[in-house]
Amino acid sequence: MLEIHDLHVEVRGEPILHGVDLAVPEGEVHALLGPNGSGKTSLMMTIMGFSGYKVTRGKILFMGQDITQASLTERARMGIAVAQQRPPTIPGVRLRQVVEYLTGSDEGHKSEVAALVEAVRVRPFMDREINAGLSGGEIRRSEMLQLLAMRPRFAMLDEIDSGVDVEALELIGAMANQLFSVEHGHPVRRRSGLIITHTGQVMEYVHADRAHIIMRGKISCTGNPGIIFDMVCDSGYEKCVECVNHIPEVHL
Ligand SMILES: Nc1ncnc2c1ncn2[C@@H]1O[C@H](COP(=O)(O)OP(=O)(O)OP(=O)(O)O)[C@@H](O)[C@H]1O
Repeated sequence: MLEIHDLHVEVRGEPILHGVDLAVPEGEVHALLGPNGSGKTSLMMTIMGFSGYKVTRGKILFMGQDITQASLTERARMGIAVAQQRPPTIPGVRLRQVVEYLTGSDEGHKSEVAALVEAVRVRPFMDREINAGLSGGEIRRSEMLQLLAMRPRFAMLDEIDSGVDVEALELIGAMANQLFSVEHGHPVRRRSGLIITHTGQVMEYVHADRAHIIMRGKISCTGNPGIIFDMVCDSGYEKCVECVNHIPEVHL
């Protein structure tokens, strides 16, 4: 579904990504782990097509189509979406308006989303301007609600586990599972996605099919999410630095 080949990206003239290769097949959810500043968010922003992320080499394919030069709007129309870590405040636009627009006229979907609004306790800020004065946990829930209303083909979740307590993480994890499920509570997924995480905590709540570690703007390791998560928990990313230095490509 998503294929990235030898992707090199510059931000404000600075090389940030140095030859990323990554593939997420249809129906799979992958986790992308890495230390602060390794390029996780930059990769996600580049896949989504945000301005300021200049591809200097390589390509991005989505559903077999080369989207390297496609606009953000074109990519969104193809079904790519993100839950951002620090989304902007949008003055004059209320969460309720966005959710109603995204839900469309499908009555079944509308009532599903209405039930979610109650379940994930976002009703108190449905009539506030998008992200205005929301806490970190509230922003995550607002972003996830918008994705659930949108039903994208490929969802990228950026650091949904950062700065949230255990209860909030459980709730956000449940929303992510619902996002990737065929139907509520069904274990088989239909949507693909990429879960970006610094700590890997979210992987205790959301099943990932594969995990990748990004170090210094390059994927250094790909494999079983459980093994990779345990390795990061036990040894930290410092061990990964050694691995990158001594064994350039490790596939578990
Ligand atoms: N707009 C920008 N201007 C200048 N440098 C940038 C910009 N965006 C990212 N960078 C730099 O690119 C590198 C990668 O940043 P990025 O945010 O992608 O890392 P990350 O892995 O998501 O980190 P974190 O876990 O801290 O969110 C960092 O050195 C960062 O300072």
